[in-house]
Amino acid sequence: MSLSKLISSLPIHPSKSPYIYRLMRIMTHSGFFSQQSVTDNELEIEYMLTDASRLLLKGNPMSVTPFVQAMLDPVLTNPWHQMSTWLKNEDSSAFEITHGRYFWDYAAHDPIFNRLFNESMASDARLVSDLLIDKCKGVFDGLESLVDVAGGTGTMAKTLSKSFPQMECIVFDLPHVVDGLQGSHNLSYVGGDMFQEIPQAHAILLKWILHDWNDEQCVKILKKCKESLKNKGKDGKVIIIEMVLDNEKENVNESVETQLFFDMLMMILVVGKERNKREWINLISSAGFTDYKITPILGLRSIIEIYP
Ligand SMILES: C[S@@+](CC[C@H](N)C(=O)[O-])C[C@H]1O[C@@H](n2cnc3c(N)ncnc32)[C@H](O)[C@@H]1O
Ligand SMILES: COc1cc(-c2oc3cc(O)cc(O)c3c(=O)c2O)cc(OC)c1O
Repeated sequence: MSLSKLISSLPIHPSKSPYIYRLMRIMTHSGFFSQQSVTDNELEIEYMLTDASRLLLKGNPMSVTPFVQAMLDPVLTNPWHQMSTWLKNEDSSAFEITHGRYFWDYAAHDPIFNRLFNESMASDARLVSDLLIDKCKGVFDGLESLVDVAGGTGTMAKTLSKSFPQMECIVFDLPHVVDGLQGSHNLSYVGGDMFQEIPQAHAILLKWILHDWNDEQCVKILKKCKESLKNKGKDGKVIIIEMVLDNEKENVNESVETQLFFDMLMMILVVGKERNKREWINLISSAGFTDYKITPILGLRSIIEIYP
């Protein structure tokens, strides 16, 4: 689309037209648009979508717009301004200083934020679930049942239940997240607290969960998972989908920077952290698991299978 057409399509005041070129210039520089032709007349410049901007299109089923909208919401951005206060006192997180409640309790009391955050996690899960199952079919093959612990509104479990119709899938999350959600013949929703009791299954999935919690809490969650495994032998397993930080100096690349930013998010919003391989092994053995297998997938993420 040419700049002149873009300006005439946007719901802006005519006095703001000159600013659109400047906005497009930075978004082209950062890879959200590409520019077709070089011309001296700004209004004739033609912009095209890139892979990054296609991910933000309204009609795209893989759109991650909900993720971006949630992450730019003041509920999530304001806590960053409390970092220096947090460093000077004993409060558990900058989020708690800002909002007076810890993250998951805040979501339970603010239905709008609850929906925004759950929808953002679901859009991230929609983007990766097919690819993940395609690349790692063997991880789930032959499992009779699986509980997606803290599985949100069930996007990952829905894809799993369709790809593996013989597998009984349970989405387990806090009541305010799963109340009223409809399952299917091999998918059901259970509300509860993972620190209390987790439904029994042959395998347990933990996707983007342990990074929200400190080591002591993670060991508690993992021990609860171990208790809930129907097979305590080599056939039972917990499947963790998370980052494994790579802090080797020679691996300093873009994806390490993103991983370190995620670590900051976990510091500001909750009481968690991103972990390197040694820290993962410590957690796994402290919770009484005897073996593990780490498979890197999709750049940032790894599958960590752990066995009782
Ligand atoms: C970062 S989200 C991940 C959601 C989902 N696994 C995914 O990858 O899209 C963390 C989830 O943990 C859930 N959660 C937090 N505390 C919990 C608890 N005590 N028991 C069960 N679920 C909990 C939240 O409601 C939220 O859905
Ligand atoms: C609290 O648990 C999670 C948060 C996120 C998360 O949060 C933010 C917050 C923010 O102010 C800006 C951001 O860009 C983001 C994120 O990109 C982001 O991912 C993610 C989680 O798991 C993937 C959480 O568990």
